Amino acid sequence: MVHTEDAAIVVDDLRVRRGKRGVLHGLTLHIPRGGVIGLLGPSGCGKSTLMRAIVGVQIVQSGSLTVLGHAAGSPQLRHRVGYVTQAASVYDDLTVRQNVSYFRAVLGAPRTDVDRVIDETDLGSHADDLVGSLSGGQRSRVSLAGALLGAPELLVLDEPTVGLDPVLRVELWGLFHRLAAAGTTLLVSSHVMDEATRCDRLLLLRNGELLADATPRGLLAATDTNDAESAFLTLIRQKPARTKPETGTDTDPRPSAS
Ligand SMILES: Nc1ncnc2c1ncn2[C@@H]1O[C@H](COP(=O)(O)OP(=O)(O)OP(=O)(O)O)[C@@H](O)[C@H]1O
Repeated sequence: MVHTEDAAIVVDDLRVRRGKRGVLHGLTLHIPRGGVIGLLGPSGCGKSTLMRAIVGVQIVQSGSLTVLGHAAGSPQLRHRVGYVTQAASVYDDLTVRQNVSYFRAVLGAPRTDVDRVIDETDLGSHADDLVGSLSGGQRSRVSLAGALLGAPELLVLDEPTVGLDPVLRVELWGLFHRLAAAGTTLLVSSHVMDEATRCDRLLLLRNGELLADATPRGLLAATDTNDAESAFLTLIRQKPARTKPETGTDTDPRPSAS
């Protein structure tokens, strides 16, 4: 029985194909509200595909996705879910402030949000710079600033720390935890395993299947390891890969760590 009340995200037996390839093979998971949830796994395992399905921009083959009590992609979720893709969604020929102001107007968010999100993403000193003149990390923070407008209850962030230097990475994780402390649920993907320890909860994906749904501490204890990378390798050894990844006929994979 899947409970959708009070959950941020409920995924039930989700199957997704992209082109001729089966990408998600009967994924089932339940993410309560609040906290920073890390979605980790190797490149190509289906993290972005799952995120796209959660925000309602991915055609799904079967299964259900409930987000904040509504079917994923419902109009009711438009202002309640923020999404940042891996590629920054910004206008290079506008300044940081002009980009953020434009997205604010489209969303109908309060005018005071512009300064707030520029400040939260530490872009104040670049507010009047053209986005095309910024570094990759700064451009992706402009995208993040746009997603923070209107203070959405759920933030879905696809590899937000990629290309950032260690100082900015730590600052960004600080921001994620401040948002979580204020009640936001953040789903943050990464293929950098050492970011796992910064999350309140971890979802480990491999080949479109859930290998683990655990707290970092629970994961290390269940696998008797000291770091997320070793834990991941241990889980892979415990649970062999699917032999026919294209068919999508396997039964529901259950988490192997709690
Ligand atoms: N537009 C597309 N058309 C067809 N197949 C796709 C498309 N985009 C992704 N795929 C395939 O879907 C699978 C999952 O890709 P996805 O981008 O979800 O992985 P990921 O875990 O987010 O990877 P990364 O960490 O490299 O971003 C991969 O095998 C990929 O080749």
